[in-house]
Amino acid sequence: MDIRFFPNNELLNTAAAGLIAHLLQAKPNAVLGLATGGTPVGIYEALIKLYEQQHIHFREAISFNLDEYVGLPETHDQSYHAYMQQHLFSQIDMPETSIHIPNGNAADLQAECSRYDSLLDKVKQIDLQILGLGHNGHIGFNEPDAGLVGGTHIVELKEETRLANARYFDSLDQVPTHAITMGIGTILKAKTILLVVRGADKAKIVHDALTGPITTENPASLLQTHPNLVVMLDAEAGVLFS
Ligand SMILES: N[C@@H]1[C@@H](O)[C@H](O)[C@@H](COP(=O)(O)O)O[C@@H]1O
Repeated sequence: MDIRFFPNNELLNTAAAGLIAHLLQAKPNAVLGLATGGTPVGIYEALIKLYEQQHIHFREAISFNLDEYVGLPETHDQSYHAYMQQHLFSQIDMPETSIHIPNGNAADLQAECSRYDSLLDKVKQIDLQILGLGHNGHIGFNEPDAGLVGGTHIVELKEETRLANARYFDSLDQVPTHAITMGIGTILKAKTILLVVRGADKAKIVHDALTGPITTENPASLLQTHPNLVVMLDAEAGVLFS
């Protein structure tokens, strides 16, 4: 495990974007596992700058997003489809056909999970999976539970997750109750995982996840088993490691 600490968000964003750029320069057809939430926004901004400066391109790259809400129209400004368009895809040259995001509006959600898994199977392995961290240790939308699921599945969101994400909606009752998420098995199969955590409110959960017992009650703790995990923490999130 390679844990890196950053005194400010700008340096973290530059380092994370640099890691992704380095991969794309070495392997232009890399498979990227992408995350949403507040955490990666600055990384995508830094990545777009590298693209605009022509250090990288996305013409041959492929992407798979971790998750999507169930029941939000893709056009809803809080859908992860809309998020990805806004923060990354509208500003780079990745072909639309190379972009994959689970469809939370599929008529048959189980069939959608199977469809997403077969697309993931086709690429065999994600080269670099970017992850944020939920306050309860969730990664993607893999919530703490007595057991975890390997493949793409439908999950009922925990109250604390809905409360945390309510800041993006007008009210709590507008936050979807369910999501479709890539499973822990797919995440752990990635060649490299980049976990990014910011803020004092996540200092304890990230410290527990990386130094405490490996337990499905803290899904991020399973990342301890990954052979190639890079963790980037800002000063506030990393405070318990010193
Ligand atoms: N499903 C997403 C996760 O992929 C994200 O990593 C996490 C943290 O979000 P944020 O970065 O906004 O704190 O919660 C969301 O619910």
